[in-house]
Amino acid sequence: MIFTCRTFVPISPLLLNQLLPIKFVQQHQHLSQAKTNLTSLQSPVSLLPLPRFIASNSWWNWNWNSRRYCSGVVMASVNGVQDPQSISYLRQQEAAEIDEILMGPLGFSVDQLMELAGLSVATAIAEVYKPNEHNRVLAICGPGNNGGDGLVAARHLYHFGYKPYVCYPKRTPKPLYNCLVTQLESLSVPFLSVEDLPMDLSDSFDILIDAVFGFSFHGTPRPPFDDMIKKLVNLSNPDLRPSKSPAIVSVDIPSGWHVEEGDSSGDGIKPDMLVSLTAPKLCAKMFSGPHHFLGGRFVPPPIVEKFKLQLPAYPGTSMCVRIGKPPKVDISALRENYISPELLEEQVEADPFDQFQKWFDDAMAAGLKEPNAMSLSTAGSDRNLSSRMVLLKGFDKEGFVWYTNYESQKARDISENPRASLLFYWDALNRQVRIEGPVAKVSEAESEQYFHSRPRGSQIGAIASNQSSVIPNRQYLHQVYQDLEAKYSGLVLIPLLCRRGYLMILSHSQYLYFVLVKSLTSCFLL
Ligand SMILES: NC(=O)C1=CN([C@@H]2O[C@H](COP(=O)(O)OP(=O)(O)OC[C@H]3O[C@@H](n4cnc5c(N)ncnc54)[C@H](O)[C@@H]3O)[C@@H](O)[C@H]2O)[C@H](O)CC1
Ligand SMILES: [K+]
Repeated sequence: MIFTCRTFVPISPLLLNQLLPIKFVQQHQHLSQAKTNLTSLQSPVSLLPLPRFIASNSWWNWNWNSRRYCSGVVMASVNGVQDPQSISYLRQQEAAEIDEILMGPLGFSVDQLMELAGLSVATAIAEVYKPNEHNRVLAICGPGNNGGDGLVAARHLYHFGYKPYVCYPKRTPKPLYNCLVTQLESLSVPFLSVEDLPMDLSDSFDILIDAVFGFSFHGTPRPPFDDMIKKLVNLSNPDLRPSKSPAIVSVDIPSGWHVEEGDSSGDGIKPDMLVSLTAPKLCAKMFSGPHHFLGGRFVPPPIVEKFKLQLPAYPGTSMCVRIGKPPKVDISALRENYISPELLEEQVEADPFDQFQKWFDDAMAAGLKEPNAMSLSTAGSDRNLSSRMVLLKGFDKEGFVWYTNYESQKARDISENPRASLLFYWDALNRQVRIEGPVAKVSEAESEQYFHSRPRGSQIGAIASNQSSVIPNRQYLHQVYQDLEAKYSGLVLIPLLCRRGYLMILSHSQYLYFVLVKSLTSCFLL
């Protein structure tokens, strides 16, 4: 077994040292779902011998024995601040103080913070519990701002496709709360009184949001919240818990828990999910459920510095971030309910290229990230298949074009066996397109034109990484990159050395398959 590292080169070397870990972390987060699915496969990593490094133009991966079995998905774990041991936990007094500073000198309004807090709760719920399986949500809202977060979360969940209900027995007579209630009423969200609540909540709801008390809770719960919390406690008692019970999601603090000491008696709520806001409170150290998230992506640097906060980085534009490892999943139990319209013959274009253009436009319009990303599969004369993701760089009625290094493994495969298979998968649209056919090189002029259209750093990076060759270490690539940058500093046009392009030519007797996932498969003969 060989553990290989592929380094992302095409960026300024000055930034390289800073950016590499960031890219690594981002990739780790981006692929967290994929990693989750593969957790059971990760143990062999520890058995691997010392790593060897193989040059490539992106990503980290490992090889098993042969160069042909690669994956960019399974990789070394990243122990960042997502690690529950290394993040900050707040005392009750600190949480209140942060609130005061945010809403005093830092110029936030409570409405703003509550909106962001409630949105974080809703997005965290949506990350774990899909609306087609967990649709009926009851938000149990208390008299303070924690209750307000629950009202906001209910509204966002409505827009995410859930069916929210609200139980809000002690309404706070302030404009902010009145408006939140009005907004929910305008969506026809039912408000249930305590008396309306069924004895056993498990039959009527799939998710229970515990937004009763937050960080200002003291003592023991007073009526009517004592009984409501008891209902939640009963549901989280493994002996009393019915087989299909709703997921309990606590906002900021499991209600009834001591803000710092947690559930010291052991008789409190045992939520399945805790969404800490701003920073986890000390009691969160006792949370042992499967899903701990942090929300409230609004903490400005003065707060971070004053309270010496160590907080996890939020991925991309997300409003929430998971703390700790996701629970192990049973891969065989992972399934989606695909809802796709039928793909009927009369709805498709007569020309498959026009159909491809139509679907590609749909993927663009849906805002999918890199809709031109495609899996490229090749096999050399040894008939061993290999696949990797590359980017489509153009298509017309002649075929589909991509670029690669002529020294790469895929290029070697194509030189031995000039055929390939392309696969586009547009997840959010439940669509995929398969294209199979012969491959030829594009002209040198076309390759050159594309090469020089790339950012200068990418051009140098492409030359620096002698793809699929073994390199001594990561520093080697940094050095090569720097040397090339110095070498070409006076040149306007960097010479194209080995990176060229391919065209998959599609002619009569080739197939383009337009596939709706879990629906009828349709194919078109050219
Ligand atoms: N900066 C942030 O992180 C933000 C957090 N938000 C949320 O606000 C709560 C804290 O809100 P606060 O209004 O201060 O307190 P509570 O919601 O915990 O409720 C206070 C409320 O409850 C009553 N109460 C206290 N103890 C008891 C008891 N034993 N029995 C009955 N009633 C009790 C008290 O009288 C008050 O009426 C925080 O956790 C976040 O969820 C903001 O939304 C945004 C900024
Ligand atoms: K709560």
